[in-house]
Amino acid sequence: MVYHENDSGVVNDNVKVCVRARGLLGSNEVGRNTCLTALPSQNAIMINAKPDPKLFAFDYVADEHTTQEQLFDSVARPLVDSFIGGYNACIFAYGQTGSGKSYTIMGGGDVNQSDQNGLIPRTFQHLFTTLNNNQSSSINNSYEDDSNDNNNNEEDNRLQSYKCTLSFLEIYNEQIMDLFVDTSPNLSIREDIKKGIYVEGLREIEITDTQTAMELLEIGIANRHVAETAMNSNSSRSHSVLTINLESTVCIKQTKDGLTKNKYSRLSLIDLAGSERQKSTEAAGTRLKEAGSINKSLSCLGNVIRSLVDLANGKPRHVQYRDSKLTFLLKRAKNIRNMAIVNEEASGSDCRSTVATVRDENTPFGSVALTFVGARGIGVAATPKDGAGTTLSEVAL
Ligand SMILES: Nc1ncnc2c1ncn2[C@@H]1O[C@H](COP(=O)(O)OP(=O)(O)OP(=O)(O)O)[C@@H](O)[C@H]1O
Repeated sequence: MVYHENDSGVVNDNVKVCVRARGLLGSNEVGRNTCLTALPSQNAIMINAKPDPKLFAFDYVADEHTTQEQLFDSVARPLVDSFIGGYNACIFAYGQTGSGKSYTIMGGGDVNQSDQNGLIPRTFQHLFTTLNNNQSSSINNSYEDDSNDNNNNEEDNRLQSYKCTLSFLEIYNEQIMDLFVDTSPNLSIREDIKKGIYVEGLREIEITDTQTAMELLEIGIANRHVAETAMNSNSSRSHSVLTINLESTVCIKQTKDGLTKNKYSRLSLIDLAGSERQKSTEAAGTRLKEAGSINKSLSCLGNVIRSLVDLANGKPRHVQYRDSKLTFLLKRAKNIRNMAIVNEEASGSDCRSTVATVRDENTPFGSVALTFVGARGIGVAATPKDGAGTTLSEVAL
């Protein structure tokens, strides 16, 4: 992902859509065929459609040979750096059930198998390595006398201190639950003129190192609703939203008593529950009710994205954020613009990220779409190489 930052701290081009296609899973998927070919070198996906295959371009395409580390380095690392620099950001994983969303966001197998770690553990690792290095180099280079003051008009931006907090919630059957609590009550979303959108009563735990963050992640994952379906033995039955809030104090003038400024930023990593066809998952009873909630909220998300895209294109639209908990929670700003601004105000009230993702459940089976959203950003998911204006959802499979 490439961020273009100009002198006034504005980042453009801040929505990226990436697709990861996994291979068939051995004995679990005997008799199934792949319906697409991932072409990482061209950042394209070829759908084996009849009569002619169709090629779709994305910002980044990963195939079954792409490692977890390569995926993080290519798509999430720049976003985490941007978050450390004071920008809000959001990463979604969207796709059909069993396509690899949780594998990509959380990781596979035991969390101690570090090569299998997904985006969240790698984000913790990179975040704390960077913050703690920046802070210690700042302390080691502290000003010993005022003779350095002759450069006091220059920006310094040394990290003096930071406060990082973590929250983790799930939306299960349209109820919001705190994943850090064993039996969470149903929490309410509130809207406040200063705080923006927030979840009342959600625990925010301060973290200063990767190990503590990983322990909390494990607690949260253990509390999440999962169940076996015909398409995934460990299927997420809820949307999970992990949010890291960062408040950093940086020195902006090269003087002993130099000026400081505070930056506030928020990074959300979201593992959406998979879209499902009842026939394929053989859902019944509780599973069927869950599937109904999942599909309904994903469809509301699609409607919100469509309205935001229309609005960005100058068409008057009412955005139905309140149609589902997921979209209401992700509502960030009324004035959506496709650019990002570093959050330096001390108020901390600017929740600027918004959402965008591939539009509906037609993401090809076996592929997961990740959407990366910077502050105030929205975007259209995919443009085919062979025709203008069509999104991935319009491909007939
Ligand atoms: N890139 C990959 N390489 C190897 N195995 C993978 C990959 N992606 C997914 N898998 C495996 O595929 C299975 C399904 O993946 P996962 O549970 O992440 O799907 P999901 O999209 O989160 O599904 P659901 O929406 O039902 O929760 C898991 O066993 C996972 O380990």
